[in-house]
Amino acid sequence: MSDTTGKVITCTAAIAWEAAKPLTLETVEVAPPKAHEVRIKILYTGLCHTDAYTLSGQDPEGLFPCILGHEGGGIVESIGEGVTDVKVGDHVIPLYTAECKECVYCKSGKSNLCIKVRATQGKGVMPDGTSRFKCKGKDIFHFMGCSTFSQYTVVADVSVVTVNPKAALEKVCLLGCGITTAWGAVTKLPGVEGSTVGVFGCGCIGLGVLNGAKFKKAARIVAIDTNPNKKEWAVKFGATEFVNPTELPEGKKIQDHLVEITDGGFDFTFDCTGNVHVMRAALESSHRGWGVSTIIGVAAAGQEISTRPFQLVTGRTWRGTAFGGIKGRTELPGLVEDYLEGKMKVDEYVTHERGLKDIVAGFDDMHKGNCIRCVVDMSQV
Ligand SMILES: NC(=O)C1=CN([C@@H]2O[C@H](COP(=O)(O)OP(=O)(O)OC[C@H]3O[C@@H](n4cnc5c(N)ncnc54)[C@H](OP(=O)(O)O)[C@@H]3O)[C@@H](O)[C@H]2O)C=CC1
Ligand SMILES: N[C@@H](CCC(=O)N[C@@H](CSC=O)C(=O)NCC(=O)O)C(=O)O
Ligand SMILES: [Zn+2]
Ligand SMILES: [Zn+2]
Repeated sequence: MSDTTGKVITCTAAIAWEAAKPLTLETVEVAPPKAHEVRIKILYTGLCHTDAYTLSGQDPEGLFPCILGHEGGGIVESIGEGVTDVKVGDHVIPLYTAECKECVYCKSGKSNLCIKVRATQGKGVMPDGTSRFKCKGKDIFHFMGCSTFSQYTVVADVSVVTVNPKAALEKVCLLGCGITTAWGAVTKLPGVEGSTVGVFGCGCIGLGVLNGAKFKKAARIVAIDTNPNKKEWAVKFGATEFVNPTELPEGKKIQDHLVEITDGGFDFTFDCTGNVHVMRAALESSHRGWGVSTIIGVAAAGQEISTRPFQLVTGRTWRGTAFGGIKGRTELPGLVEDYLEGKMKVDEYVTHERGLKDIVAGFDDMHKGNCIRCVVDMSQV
């Protein structure tokens, strides 16, 4: 038991007061965890494009004021009644995709989209319908069930997993979203060994897919990105070729080019951009008869995908994935072991490091072509 157990903790958090305004550092009060809740001292958090997306006001589920952040690593400070799977002092990763192990999704064996806390999570509150955060006397909304941009946060017990303390939290915090999403999206697909894979977009997500495809021994792995500087990154993470769509002859569609160079299309393609036109190109460059195209990117509110239905009639499959299909409490500890055993890259994604006091600059970093992931040290205020 720590000496803060059962007490309100006063600490610093980055608050999103309203859409499209920079985060501001504030003193917040974090209430103790209620039954089946866990209070975590967040040590590090990655910045994900989805945080920026919600801050922009484009996310239909965006609520303000809130504490964003969902790619964190920390240590359990205290637990509420009935919590059995984590204990004080554990190194943990909050999970924006919960795993209750009891709901119809968890029991289906077909999906990681646990439903237990999803409705309240989307409303920015804990499962009992209230917030654990207060600032200037106002309740502050939670975000994605994680709110890792606070030095202390409270999450549901189904939304957190203990990981091996040998893994540096300043690195494996990134397994809270980007890397895990990408890795799961490709490694969970049957048939990748010996196949051809096309990856659109070489940010953290695309690089993770490239790395996973290489791990699964895909035969040909083509990275597609409009930023020429991404070629070197793509090759480092496993691409066997790089194609820059801006270098094609005028009027030539990227999907037509890719179908030509792959003799009919890829076995597997992945959208890692969030651009609906790229999603279409990814589908249409998958192979007639059996190509499987996976959407990972998050498109802005109001955007829709389109293609000729004939593309599907002729045997292509269009699918998507959240958190890479990974069941966090069951599978994330194993991914941390894979990292420790050198099977999966993690350190290599960290291009920028900032203190919490500079989190706004970290958001600026994210929009630069040379940033794969920025990790924020929550102790630096
Ligand atoms: N489904 C899920 O569970 C998750 C989804 N996401 C989403 O995944 C997406 C990707 O994230 P992340 O990797 O961090 O993003 P990045 O912005 O870092 O990477 C995207 C890459 O795609 C490039 N790009 C832009 N336009 C094109 C184009 N027309 N053709 C090919 N490449 C292009 C970008 O180049 P440039 O930099 O020059 O623009 C950049 O290199 C985001 O939408 C994010 O919200 C993230 C986590 C989980
Ligand atoms: N809230 C948005 C959609 C945002 C979204 O698609 N989130 C992804 C994770 S992106 C991580 O960085 C996701 O897992 N979605 C599934 C879910 O249940 O949230 C909207 O309402 O459109
Ligand atoms: Zn994310
Ligand atoms: Zn469940």
